[in-house]
Order: sequence, then structure tokens, then C-alpha cells
Amino acid sequence: MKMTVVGCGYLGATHAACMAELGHEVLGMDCDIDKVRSLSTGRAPFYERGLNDLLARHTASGRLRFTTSYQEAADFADLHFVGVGTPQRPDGSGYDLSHLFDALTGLAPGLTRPAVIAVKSTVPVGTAPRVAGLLHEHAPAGKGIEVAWNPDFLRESRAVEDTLRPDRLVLGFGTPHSWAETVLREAFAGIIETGVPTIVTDWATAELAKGAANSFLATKISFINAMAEICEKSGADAAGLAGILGHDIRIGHQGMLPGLGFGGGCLPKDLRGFIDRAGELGAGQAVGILREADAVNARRRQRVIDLAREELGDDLRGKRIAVWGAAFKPGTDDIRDSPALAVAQSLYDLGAAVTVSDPRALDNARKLHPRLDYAEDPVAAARNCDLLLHLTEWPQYADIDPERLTGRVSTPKAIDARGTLDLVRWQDAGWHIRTLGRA
Ligand SMILES: NC(=O)C1=CN([C@@H]2O[C@H](COP(=O)(O)OP(=O)(O)OC[C@H]3O[C@@H](n4cnc5c(N)ncnc54)[C@H](O)[C@@H]3O)[C@@H](O)[C@H]2O)C=CC1
Ligand SMILES: O=C(O)[C@H]1O[C@H](OP(=O)(O)OP(=O)(O)OC[C@H]2O[C@@H](n3ccc(=O)[nH]c3=O)[C@H](O)[C@@H]2O)[C@H](O)[C@@H](O)[C@@H]1O
Repeated sequence: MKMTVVGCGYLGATHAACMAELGHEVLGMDCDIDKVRSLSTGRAPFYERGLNDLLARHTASGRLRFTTSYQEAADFADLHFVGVGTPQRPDGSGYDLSHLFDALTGLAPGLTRPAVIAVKSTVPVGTAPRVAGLLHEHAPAGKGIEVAWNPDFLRESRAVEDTLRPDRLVLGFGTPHSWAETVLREAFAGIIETGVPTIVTDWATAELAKGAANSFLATKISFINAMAEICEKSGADAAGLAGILGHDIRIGHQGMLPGLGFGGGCLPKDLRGFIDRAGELGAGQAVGILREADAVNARRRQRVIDLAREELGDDLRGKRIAVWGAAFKPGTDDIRDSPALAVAQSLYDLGAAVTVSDPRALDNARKLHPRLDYAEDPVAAARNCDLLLHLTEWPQYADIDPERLTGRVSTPKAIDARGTLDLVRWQDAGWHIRTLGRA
């Protein structure tokens, strides 16, 4: 089956490569020429485990191609997935949908035959009818264009597995039993046949499913971090508490890692976008819990800054701080709303000299935070530091022998904000080490 994917970032490039893996002929379209050039040579312009293998294989076979041309995309297929970015507006008030509407406006004039537009981008509930209205007005095929809502639940660092073996497929339609449903069932046949739950619903429920899922995940993380705040006052241990709670299968262990909290291109903006939309709909009271989840998350970043000042004194001028981690989580080079970089930049703004290390995200970090110092090697980053901060839990950091560092730093003091370092081992190596979620 032929299909296009409009918007080839973290989500779209992965979706395009995985649809090719499922046997389809795929044309990826993006307005960023550099991205298209890179993807066309079989290399993602970002790091995602397993993606380059698929890209290399399927671009070489010709089953997967990329273009910057809307016209070429419109001509190529009658199924178009749309996965362009929907970032938070700069003033923080909800989603910026301009990329989505630009992409649809670009594609519409070429839609001369009936086609299915399946939107994967995350949006506020109520966007689908606007998308359909725009396409019916601007596409020559008019009402022959059917809009489907197909939210995606992939996690960066596991994007390929999550796309090929998702927990569930959600397909939202404007009318029941539509042609669009037949087309999408064919597109996803390779996944549906493996028994993945496939939920067919209306537009609004499909749109809400995505915002609600991310709001729940964010709230779960903030719940355990709120408990961490209580642990810090009461002498209990948040990691131990999380472990105990997680044994209850109704709670589970996932999303229960107390620490610096959530960041990334999605959970923070989707939480806020959901709150904003609920307010517009007159349901602001329903999302009080989500506002609190956002506030708890912000306090985690401040807690690390406060701990650093407890250790180094209020005046950070002349202090040297090493930061392990720049990506918003391990396994990615994505630094969008990275908690690690937010803390690093705040400490720099307070006067400290900050050296950041990360196995994958340094190029992106350098562009966004040019005043911070960087070191590829985490041990080199820690040289002569007064304080070491562990802010993104790359597994390799937990493997570093603290003995190797002890003689090289100015003062063996550390804050483990992700709770994955072996505290006893660090203490035995002469370190004064603090962690979030403990007194
Ligand atoms: N990154 C993730 O793990 C997931 C993202 N999502 C959602 O998917 C959407 C995309 O997210 P990401 O891939 O992370 O963003 P991204 O920023 O990595 O990619 C967006 C892509 O869209 C392209 N684009 C922007 N305007 C365009 C236009 N007018 N025409 C063609 N291409 C255009 C950009 O050049 C970029 O390559 C967002 O709505 C996000 O919330 C949903 C699930 C997972
Ligand atoms: O809409 C999206 O883009 C995606 O957002 C999240 O995926 P992702 O942002 O890739 O990352 P997560 O693994 O959910 O982690 C998000 C943040 O929470 C933090 N986190 C996660 C788990 C935890 O226990 N504690 C914790 O602080 C991570 O460090 C990270 O900063 C969701 O998990 C995906 O289902 C969703 O598709």
C-alpha cells in the first residue's frame, strides 16, 4: 500500500520507517531540507535506537523516500499521515497549531482525488472538525477528503518497538464505518493481525485519549515526587516507598521513579495544553489535579538548585559544578524542556561555572545553551568540580567507579537527582552524596 508521512521529526520519521518495515511504499515529506537530505541517505538527524537500521534498509530498497514537495506527496498516495510538531505557544497558553494548519494548507491544493488524512500530531480536543473544514474548503476533492485521528503513544528511546508493537491502536473518525476506517485497517494490518487492541472511536475521544494519557503519566510521576517531598521532611526514603507501592499491580513500578521529574517535548506541553483546553471548554475545575502535577514538577527542579546552594553556599560565583546528563531522559538526544539543562542553566545564571556531559545530546545542548561548558567524557567533566550533579540517568553513569573521581574533584560532593547511583559505593569512596526524596 502507498502512503505518505507529512512531518518527519522524532514521530514522523519513525512512523515512516516502521510503515516501510510493515511492507508499505512510503514517501516522507518535511519542509526542512536538511532533514530530508539526511533521511534520504538512510540516517536520522537525531538519535533513536534501531531507527537508522530501518531507514538504511528501506531507503536502499527504494521502499522509503523523502521529499520537501507537497505536490509530490499529494500525487503519491491516497493515505497521508500527518505528524508535524504542535509545540506549546511561547507565552505558555496552549498549543501552537500553526505547523499543522500550514502543512494541511500546503497539501490541500494537490488533493484532487478522494484521500484519507490521518493526523498523528497531538492537539487540543476539537481540532479534528477544524482540520476537516479546512480540507473540505481548500482541497479540489472537497468532501472526498476524509479525516481520521490516529494519536500515537510512542516513547522516545523505544520509538521503533512502540510503533511496531504498540499497546493499542486508536482510530478516530467523523462518521462510523467510513472508508477511512477501511484504509487505516489495511495500513495497520500487519500490527492488527498480531492482536494489538484496536479501538475505533469518534474524533473527540481519539483526540482526548492522547492528552489524557500524557496527563495521567505526568500526574503519576508528580504523585511519587509529591511523596518524595514528604519523605524529605519525614526521614522516609522515596525510592523505597515507590518500590513498595509499585508491587501493587494496580499501581505498578513504571513511571514511579522519584527524582528530578518529567521533561521532554511532550509531557510538559501536553499537560499544559490539556489544562488550557479544559479551561476554554469551561471544565477548568476538572484539571486542578493537573495544575498541581505541573507545580510539583517545577518544584523538583528548584529542589536541586536549593540542594546545590545548601552544599556550596548561596553565592555560587567561582564554584565549579559538573552535570551528568543533558537529554530529557536517557536513550535520546532530545533536549526539549530538559530538566537537566534547565537546572544547569539556572546554576550558571546564579554565577557557577557549569560543565555538562552527555553521551548523545551535547550537540543539541551546545546550540541552545552556548554559555555552558561541555565535556564528552563524564570523568573529565567532573575534573576539579566542587559539586557533581547526576541529572539524567544514563546507565553508563551508574557504572562509573566513584574511586576514579575522588582524587580528581575539588570536593567529593554529589547530588543524585535520579536515584540510580549506588549511594553506599559512593560513600565508601569518600563522597558526601545527597539524593532527592530523602532527608
Ligand atoms: N516525539 C514523540 O515521542 C511523540 C510526539 N508526538 C506528537 O507528534 C507531533 C510531532 O512531534 P515530534 O516528531 O516530536 O516533533 P519534531 O519537532 O521532532 O518534528 C516535527 C516535524 O514537522 C516538520 N514540519 C513542521 N511544519 C511542517 C510543515 N508545514 N510541513 C511539513 N513538515 C513540517 C518539522 O520540520 C519537523 O521535522 C507532536 O504533535 C507531538 O506532540 C506524539 C507521540 C510521541
Ligand atoms: O506524547 C509523547 O511524545 C510521548 O510522551 C511520553 O514519552 P517520552 O516523552 O518519550 O518519555 P517518558 O519515558 O514518558 O518520560 C518523560 C519524562 O518523565 C521522566 N520520568 C519518567 C518516568 C519516571 O518514573 N520518572 C520520571 O521522572 C523522564 O525522565 C522524562 O523526563 C509518553 O510516555 C509517551 O507515551 C508519549 O507518546
